[in-house]
Amino acid sequence: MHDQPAIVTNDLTKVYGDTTAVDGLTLSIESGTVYGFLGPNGAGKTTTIRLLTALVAPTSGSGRVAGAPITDRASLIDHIGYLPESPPIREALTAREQLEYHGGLRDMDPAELEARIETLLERFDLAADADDRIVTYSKGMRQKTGLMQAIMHEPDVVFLDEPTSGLDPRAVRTVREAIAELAAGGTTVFLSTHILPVVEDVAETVGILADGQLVAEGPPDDLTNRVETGAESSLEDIFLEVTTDRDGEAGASDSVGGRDERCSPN
Ligand SMILES: Nc1ncnc2c1ncn2[C@@H]1O[C@H](COP(=O)(O)OP(=O)(O)OP(=O)(O)O)[C@@H](O)[C@H]1O
Repeated sequence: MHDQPAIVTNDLTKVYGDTTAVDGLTLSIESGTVYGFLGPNGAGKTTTIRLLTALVAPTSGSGRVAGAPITDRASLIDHIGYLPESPPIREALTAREQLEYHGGLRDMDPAELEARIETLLERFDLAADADDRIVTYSKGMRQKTGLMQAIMHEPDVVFLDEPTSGLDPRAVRTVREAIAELAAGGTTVFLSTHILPVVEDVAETVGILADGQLVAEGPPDDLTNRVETGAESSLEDIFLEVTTDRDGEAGASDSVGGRDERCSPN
C-alpha cells in the first residue's frame, strides 16, 4: 500500500448534460497523508468524491483508490469509508444500533464490532448518549455518528465531505485530532471542506478545484508562500486568488491559476 499512491486519477472527467462537473482531474495522493480538497461552491468537489467512491461513473478518464479501479465498486468498498455532507443515518435508531447495523452490513465480526464501537463512542465523546435515539441528537452528534460509521471498518482511504460542518469548537478539535490520528495510523484522508484553518492544520497537501479543474496544488506552506501579499498571506489568500477570475467572480480558473501554476507536492 505504501509503495503506490492511495489515490491516483488520470484525466478524470464527469459531464452532466451541459455541465462539466469534473474536468480532466489528475491526482496522485500518497498513502497515510491528509489531502485537503478546496474549491468554491459548485467547483466539483462532491462529484470528485462520488467518482472516487464509485457512486457515479466517469464520463472519461480513470482512477484507482487503494489499488482498486474506481469503476469497480465491489473491489473498492472494503477499502474506503465515506462521510457525505448529510450522513446516511436512521433517526429512529440509537447511535449504537446504527453502528451495529452498519458493521453488520460490512460483515464485521460481532465481538470485534462491539469493541470497535465502544472505542469510537469513547473517542468521540458519545458514550453517554449512545443509547438515545438519533432523532434527539444535535447536528454535531449526528455528524460524529456519521464519522464513526465512515471509519469503523478501518478503511485504507476515507473521504470526508465537510466533516466539521455544524460542530462546536470542541467537536471540531475532536474531529481534527481524529483525522491526524487516522493519518498517523496509515489511513489516507481525503478531506473536502470550506473551513480553511482545519485544512491548514491537518493537510500535508492541498488541492484547489475551480470549475472542475485543479488550479493549485501543494503543501499549504508552499501555496501560501507563493502569494506575494506580505506577512498577511494565508491559505484564504491563495484560495481567493486562484478561484477568482478577471471580473472578480469566484469559480473561474483561467486567470492566475492555470494548471501550470500548480506547486509540486514534493
Ligand atoms: N447529479 C447531477 N446532475 C446534474 N448536475 C450535477 C449533478 N451533480 C452535480 N452537478 C453539477 O456539477 C457541478 C459541481 O457540483 P458539486 O456538487 O460536485 O460541487 P461542490 O464543489 O461539491 O459544491 P459545494 O461546495 O456547493 O458542495 C455543479 O454545477 C452542479 O450543479
